[in-house]
Amino acid sequence: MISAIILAGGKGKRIGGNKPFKKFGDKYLIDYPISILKKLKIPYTIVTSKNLLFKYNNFLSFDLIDDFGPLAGILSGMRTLNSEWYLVLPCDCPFLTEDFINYLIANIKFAEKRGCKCIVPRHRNGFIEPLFSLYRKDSKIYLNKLILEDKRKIIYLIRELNPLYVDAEKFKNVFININTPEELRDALKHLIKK
Ligand SMILES: Nc1nc2c(ncn2[C@@H]2O[C@H](COP(=O)(O)OP(=O)(O)OP(=O)(O)O)[C@@H](O)[C@H]2O)c(=O)[nH]1
Ligand SMILES: [Mg+2]
Repeated sequence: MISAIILAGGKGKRIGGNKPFKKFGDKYLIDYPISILKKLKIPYTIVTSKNLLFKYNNFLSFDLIDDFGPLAGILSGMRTLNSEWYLVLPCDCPFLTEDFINYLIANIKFAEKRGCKCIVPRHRNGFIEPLFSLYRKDSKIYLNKLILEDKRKIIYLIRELNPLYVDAEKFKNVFININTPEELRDALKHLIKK
């Protein structure tokens, strides 16, 4: 019923390119979400615009449009895997946990009952985490529409989906993602402490 879409495209300009394959501890960044998904037996696809290292290529989908950003990546992933709900994740989430994913999944029944087509963590300050969220398969219609209109912000999608917001506060570290070499260094300190 659930599949995952790991977004691994984009330029990664701030970190100097090739973000999924930045070394983090003894693995690549992208290995972290992959290992959690494997443990939970959730099928996944990795979406990007070019070939990755050989061992990852079985799971690859390509961006329908180059450099459009996450919305095109999500739609590409939804076209690759058939599922009721899709877990969208970034490639740079080394502190992702099984508990967090199970928490999102536990909200599906309630979301279905209320006609919510996405489940999005929200922090106390109102900040939301759309790249750590669940999207129902009928999001595809809205994704197609937004892409045709060249509307790239993910908030446009969320507004169409009658979102169910869930509590992000108890999972704070899960949302640590890495945009710059400094953030990579800081996150490594955190990994060592763990
Ligand atoms: N498939 C796909 N993924 C993307 C695209 N743009 C960003 N992503 C992914 O979305 C997540 C969040 O993007 P950012 O952290 O801003 O990454 P980025 O855009 O490559 O980085 P900057 O160039 O520094 O802004 C990361 O996992 C990226 O790999 C895209 O066009 N296609
Ligand atoms: Mg970006």
